[in-house]
This record gives sequence, structure tokens and C-alpha cells, in this order.
Amino acid sequence: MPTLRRDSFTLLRELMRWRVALVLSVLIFVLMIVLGTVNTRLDLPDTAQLAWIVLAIAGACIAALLTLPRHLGGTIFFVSIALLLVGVMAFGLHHGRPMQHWAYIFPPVIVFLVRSDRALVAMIAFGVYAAAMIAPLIPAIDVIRFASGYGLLVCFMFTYALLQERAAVMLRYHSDHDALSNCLNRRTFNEAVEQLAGPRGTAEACTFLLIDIDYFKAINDLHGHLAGDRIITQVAAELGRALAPGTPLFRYGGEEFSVLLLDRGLDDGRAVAEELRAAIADADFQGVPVTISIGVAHWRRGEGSITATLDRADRALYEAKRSGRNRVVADAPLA
Ligand SMILES: Nc1nc2c(ncn2[C@@H]2O[C@H](COP(=O)(O)OP(=O)(O)OP(=O)(O)O)[C@@H](O)[C@H]2O)c(=O)[nH]1
Repeated sequence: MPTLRRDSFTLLRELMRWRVALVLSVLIFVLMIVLGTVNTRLDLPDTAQLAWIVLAIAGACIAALLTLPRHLGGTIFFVSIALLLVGVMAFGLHHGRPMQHWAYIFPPVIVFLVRSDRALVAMIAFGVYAAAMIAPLIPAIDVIRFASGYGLLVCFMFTYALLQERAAVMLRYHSDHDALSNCLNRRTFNEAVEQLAGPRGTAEACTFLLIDIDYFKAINDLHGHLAGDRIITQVAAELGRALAPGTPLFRYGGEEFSVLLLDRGLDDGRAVAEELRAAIADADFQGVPVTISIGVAHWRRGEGSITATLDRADRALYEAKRSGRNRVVADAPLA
């Protein structure tokens, strides 16, 4: 049996890197066309020449990104950046102004060493420092050229940092959420329970709602698995709408959801569960009758383990099913 070479998180990260690399390479490509044209018109042939060199590197990078396997995206991009910096420095050396071009190495270094917001300040500060240092040594036009080249590189590196941050937010979302229902996933549930109710947890009490769609196997058998999937998605959306904003809703298993009510008692839990049950019973699922059963259990620090509470919620849910479904059963508080 073939084994999975890369997990979904890695695949997603590689795809994000590839996208970031492509967007930035296209950005550089377009910028260099503008810079090359403007400098040619201004009769600054050496600066125009540099723009054409960078344009060629960006073009090669785009071609490689589009033709080679996507997981190489990050490597292709960084090889291109390295080539670009070496090209810029060699160009500076060739034209007798090596000093200021060495400064170009700093924006990428800084952006990889510190976070994006501080990176911007550090890059600008270094640029101003470098420009001030070289100003007495070289003609004003070269200081302006340096400042504009450095400024472009800073914008470009800052965009890279911002895109990386957006990618990280997306990755976080995908790792915490279930793809079908958009609810928080079971792993996040386990983590939340550990953080709140574990031995070093922060919560003193909470109430669990365990929610299960009734006769879901029959719904699948009658209407097909795709219709079943749509119903799971819609049930999640209806539950989310019925809950107070900020209340976490988890996909606990196949057609099971759970709600975690922090610092709320069993009566509150029963009332919320009743509202959820009614919301689903009243919703229109394109003609398919859909109801849910809910088991409720309360946990208080020092009164038994969290696992035992989840077991009680499960038993309450079983009782709700056994006594006819489309109902809420709340576990009795521990004596
Ligand atoms: N379409 C779809 N079906 C799922 C998914 N996850 C679980 N199921 C199905 O959900 C069904 C659950 O069936 P059962 O556990 O027997 O329970 P039930 O038919 O809902 O009956 P009760 O819970 O007793 O009311 C199984 O047939 C699973 O295959 C999913 O993501 N999509």
C-alpha cells in the first residue's frame, strides 16, 4: 500500500509558498519593466541595464515556478533572490560603487530574522543609516539611485512578510477547522478541554453539549452521501447562528457536534440545548426532515475528571436517542 509522502499541512504550506513566490516574482517583473523603460527614457543606461538583468532573473523564476513541481516553489524563489542580490552587487562592483549595493543584502536578512512589523522599521532605519553613510562619499544621483533601489527592495520584502503572515493565518484556520462543516475540529476540542479543564486549566466549571443528528444513516441511504454532507454543513451553520456569538462549536465526529459553555451551569446548558434543538427542528433542509438529539453534562473543578463528564454527556445523548430522539437530556449533577 502506498504511503503518504507529505501530510496535508505540508502540502498546504508548499502551495502557499508557491503562490507567494509567484505573486512576488510577477510584481518584480512588472516593476522592472517600468524601471527599465523609465531609466532608458531618462538616459540612465547603467541603471536601465540593472533593471533588465533583474527582469531576466524574475522571468526565469516565473518560468521555473510554472513548469517545475510546486513543492520546489520556495527553493526556486530563494535561489532567484540570491542570484538577484549577487547580480546587483556584481553590477555595483563593476560600476565602481560596491559599497551601497552591499546594503541590499540587509532587507532579506532582516525580514527573515524579525517579525514583519519590526522588520519594516529595522529595514527603513538601516536604509537611512546606509544612505547617510554614503552621502558624503558619492555623487547625489547615486545616493538617490541607492535610496530608490533600497526602497523598492524594502517594499518587496515587506510584501513578502505580509503574505507569509496571511499564509500563516490561513494555515492556522485550516489546522483548527473541519473542512466540511467549518466548525472547530476534534483536535481543537481536545486542546480546548485540556487548556480549560486539565490539571493546570483555567476554568472552574463548564457545561458540555453533545449533539447528534437523528437517523443520519437513513438520510444518507435515502438521499445519498452528498446530500448527507450538505445537511452536515447546514446543521453546523444553523447551530452557529443559534449560539451566542463567540461560543465555540466543534465537529466532534461524523454527524456529531459539541458545544462548550464556559462557567455555565447545567440549567443554562439545558436551555441552550433546547434552543439549538428547536432551531434545527424549525429549519428547512430542502424538504428533508432533520432533527437532533442532545446530551448535556456539567463539570466542576474538583468533582471528577473531564473524561467522566464527557462519558456522562454521551450517556445522556444515548438516553435522548432511546427515549424517542429530537430531544434534550441533561445529566443529573453529581451529588
Ligand atoms: N454523508 C456523510 N455521512 C457521514 C459522515 N460522517 C458519518 N456519516 C454517516 O453517519 C451515519 C451515522 O449513523 P449511525 O451512527 O448509525 O446513527 P444514525 O443513523 O444517525 O442513527 P441515530 O444516531 O441512532 O439516530 C453513518 O452511516 C455514517 O456513515 C459524513 O461526513 N458525511
